[in-house]
Amino acid sequence: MPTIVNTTPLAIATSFNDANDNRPVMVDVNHVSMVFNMASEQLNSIKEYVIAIAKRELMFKEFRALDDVSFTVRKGDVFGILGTNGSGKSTMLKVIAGVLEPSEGTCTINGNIAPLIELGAGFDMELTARENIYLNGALLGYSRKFIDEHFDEIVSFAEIEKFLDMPMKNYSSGMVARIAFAIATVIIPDILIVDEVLSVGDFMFQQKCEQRIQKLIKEHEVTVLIVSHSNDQIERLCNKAIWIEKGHARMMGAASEVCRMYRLLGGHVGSQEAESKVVEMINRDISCPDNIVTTLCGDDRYSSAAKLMKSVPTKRNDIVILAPGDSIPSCVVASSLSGLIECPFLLTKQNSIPNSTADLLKTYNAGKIIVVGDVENEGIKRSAHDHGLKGEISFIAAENPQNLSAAVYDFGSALADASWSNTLILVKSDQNGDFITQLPYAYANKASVLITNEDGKLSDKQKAILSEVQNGEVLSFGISAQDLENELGLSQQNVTVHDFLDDGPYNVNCHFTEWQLTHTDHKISAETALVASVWDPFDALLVGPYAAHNGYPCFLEDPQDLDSVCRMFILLDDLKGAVSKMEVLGNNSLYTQLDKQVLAKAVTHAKNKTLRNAIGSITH
Ligand SMILES: Nc1ncnc2c1ncn2[C@@H]1O[C@H](COP(=O)(O)OP(=O)(O)OP(=O)(O)O)[C@@H](O)[C@H]1O
Repeated sequence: MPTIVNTTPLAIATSFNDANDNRPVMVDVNHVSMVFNMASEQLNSIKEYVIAIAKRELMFKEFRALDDVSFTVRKGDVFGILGTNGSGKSTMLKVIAGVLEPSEGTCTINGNIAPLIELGAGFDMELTARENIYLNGALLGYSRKFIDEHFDEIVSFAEIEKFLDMPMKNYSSGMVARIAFAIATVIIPDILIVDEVLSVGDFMFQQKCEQRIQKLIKEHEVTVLIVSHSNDQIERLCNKAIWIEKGHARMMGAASEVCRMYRLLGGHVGSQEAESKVVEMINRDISCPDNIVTTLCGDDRYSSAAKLMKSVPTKRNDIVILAPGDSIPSCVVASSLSGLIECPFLLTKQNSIPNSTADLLKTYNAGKIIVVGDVENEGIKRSAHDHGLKGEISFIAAENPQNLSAAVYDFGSALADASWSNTLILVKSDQNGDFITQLPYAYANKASVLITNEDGKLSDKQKAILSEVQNGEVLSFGISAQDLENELGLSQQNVTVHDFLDDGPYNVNCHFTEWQLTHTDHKISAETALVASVWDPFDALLVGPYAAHNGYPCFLEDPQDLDSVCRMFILLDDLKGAVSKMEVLGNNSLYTQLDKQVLAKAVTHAKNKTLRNAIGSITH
């Protein structure tokens, strides 16, 4: 799985065609690189440092904080600099402010600069705010007379009247930011540089600063450069922006367009090809109704589970299965057991039953609550009592997933009124994606799930379980059919093994979805597809009952991993436009509005493509 954030310029990057712009260039950054020499090992004291130098042991390695960055800022521009942490934004501003000399390239400035770069720089924290206003003003080149004349204005803007004679070391970072901003903007500079200072103050002060910046821009045509982590702030204030990633310029242009691309791709991982495809998809001229992609989740994983379970009718409600929502393997085997018994399954905390779970449990009024997990926890019993739940609580517990899955198998086998099908599912204990992928199938087919260790090894008990299967099938996630045959000789028991060994959880998910469509009686209707995340799978732990009941397939995707997003495009194409809607099992912060728009466009695009192909085949 890729872990590298792309740094190459985006194919759609525009170098802001300003050939017809006659406004004077105020900042000209021309092929600027900034190289820092960093000690290759960490030394904890000056003594260690001196010894290392004397012994010639200290090695330095070069670090390019900025690599060949060029742009121009014209008079009256409000220019935003975006990028993930450590991408070189502050370094860029320091080069522009003249604090750092670029290692390569040039930076030309036209006019005087008011730099608001490092919070507290230019202040002596032992001095009072009153003294610091004079000190900082002197550093910025203001005369004493000028400061005398503007003193009240600075104090009133910074709202520090009551604290003027207090040493600044007692000030909060927000108060320091206020004074710094007030002093820097008391004159009308040609160029104002603002680095994150706005994000330190409180909301009211941020608004006040923004208003002053707007005034400087409108009334005095001041040129402003702003670094901010807030996309919204850049979009609100700036007309132009650059996105710098790990020292490289990725995109430059109209602030709204750069912000949109940064929202879509900033900090995401994935191949360049995947990135281009996602950009191509979002830029397609496809109009989609709002409700193609919706989110299905509660306030937390427990209420998400309750919400999904509430919509699933179960055959019997006298038994309810619970599993701790922070132990995915426990939930996986608990889900298969609930499929076997055809009873509800809900999530609990390790020590207590959360309200959302308890509320639904009350409606079932179950006589028996079975908790599947790694320990028998008395806290659950106390909590059930506190919630006024009447059911008798029992535990299926084992210290590791291998033993727990075997214990759940044994429990299910001993039931008088239910029996496992002759399908067994094998999943490795650390594969969250595969866990989620198989949940609906295991639930719907009364398949028992055996969890191996991380290396795909089965315990002796698990081997004994497999040795008893006759005329059945094993769906193996991550362990090859050949390895299983070599170890267990399953073919002699007339057991067929289907293995799903693809590279990464998304390919496995695709392969398994396609296999279900063609090889099994478990009918899935792809009209609505569920989408779950591998990195935050907790809202999807109840996908088994929900997907099985509705016949929905469950796809895996991570909006932050662009290769997985592209895998979804392929899956939608493979399903030939059968998918009309998607329900995302995950909180809203994981899938942004833009991520959902990408999915909605992909769904519509696959539909349109199928339609076009169908029309094409009729007309030819
Ligand atoms: N004086 C320095 N010596 C060595 N490395 C430095 C120096 N200044 C910055 N860096 C490194 O250069 C990279 C870019 O830093 P910079 O502060 O410009 O990033 P940034 O985009 O402003 O980050 P953030 O969003 O976290 O404020 C970082 O990896 C940082 O550690």
